[in-house]
Amino acid sequence: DQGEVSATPQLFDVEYLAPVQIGTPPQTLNLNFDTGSSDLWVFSSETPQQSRGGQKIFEIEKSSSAQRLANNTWAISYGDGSRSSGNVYLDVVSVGGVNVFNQAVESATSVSSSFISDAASSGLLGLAFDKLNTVKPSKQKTFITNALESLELGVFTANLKKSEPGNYNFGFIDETEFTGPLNYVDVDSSDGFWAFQATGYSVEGASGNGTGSPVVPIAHNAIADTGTTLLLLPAGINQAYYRQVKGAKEDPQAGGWTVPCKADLPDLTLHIGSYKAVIPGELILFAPIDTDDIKTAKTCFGGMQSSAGMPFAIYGDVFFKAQFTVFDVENGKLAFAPK
Ligand SMILES: Cc1cc(CN)n(C)n1
Repeated sequence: DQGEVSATPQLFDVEYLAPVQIGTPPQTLNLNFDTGSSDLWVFSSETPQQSRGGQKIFEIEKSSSAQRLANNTWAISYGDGSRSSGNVYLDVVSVGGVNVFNQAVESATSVSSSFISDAASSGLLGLAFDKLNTVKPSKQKTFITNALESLELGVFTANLKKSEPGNYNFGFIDETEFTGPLNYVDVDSSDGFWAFQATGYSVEGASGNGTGSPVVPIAHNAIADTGTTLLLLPAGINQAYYRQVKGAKEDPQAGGWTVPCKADLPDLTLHIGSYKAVIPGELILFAPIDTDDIKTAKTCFGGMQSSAGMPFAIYGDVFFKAQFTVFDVENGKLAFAPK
């Protein structure tokens, strides 16, 4: 079996939503596919009215195949401080035609404010390792773990794009979505994340004059996390990069590094083993912060920010817009390629 779903960016690419069918008859909800967590949770008929902000909900009572997983609950909190919790059901879940029966569908009875105000997202679909699932007392498996035996190839891939729909594929690698060979790297899943070692970085001249800085070996542990918007890297990499951008500044009031929206940003190359992952400078120009109109805005938030204080760097959507990524569940590997 294999399947493909579109991944549609929300405003300023803050998140990417993909359609998921749940229950009988199928109810389609748009969920945030998150390789940094392992719970599939949804706004549902159990979510209090006061906690809804227009999201499409999973109507449990309308699914003839939903079964309550008695005496089990879930509660999750994310790196951005958001959190949710609730009850657990088992039901059929399909993604791009890949069906999983008896998938744990976690129904939210409580959600924090950033979820309430995000009308487009009906919840998350976790794609990290089962160890991180929060259901108690019986930990549940992710959609990809449950789907694995039915997949042609034990992989899923991420192909996100700037300001236009990309896609997630399950069970196959579409060679037309990337160029050149795939560069495989080892994964350490012992903490439940898609964690890997990056070895350094270099900053190319903005004018592409090939006078890239030498590789600076700021090695760092990183996770591949499609649920995080930005590229969060060691402070030293941020300093070395933004010091090359006229008008860039680290502004605590803005919450991090800002750049003039008209800046010509240099490319950032992240060295992963022998692989050089190039992040084009334009992807490091992120949302305007002084107005909502990027054409007149003067100051923009940087697409790369510091991971200081975090246990690892976080390669989020900015990275996946530049690099086609294979999450090889079967072999516990990641693979990257330019596109
Ligand atoms: C809701 C959500 C998901 C993630 C990434 N795992 N964050 C940072 N916030």
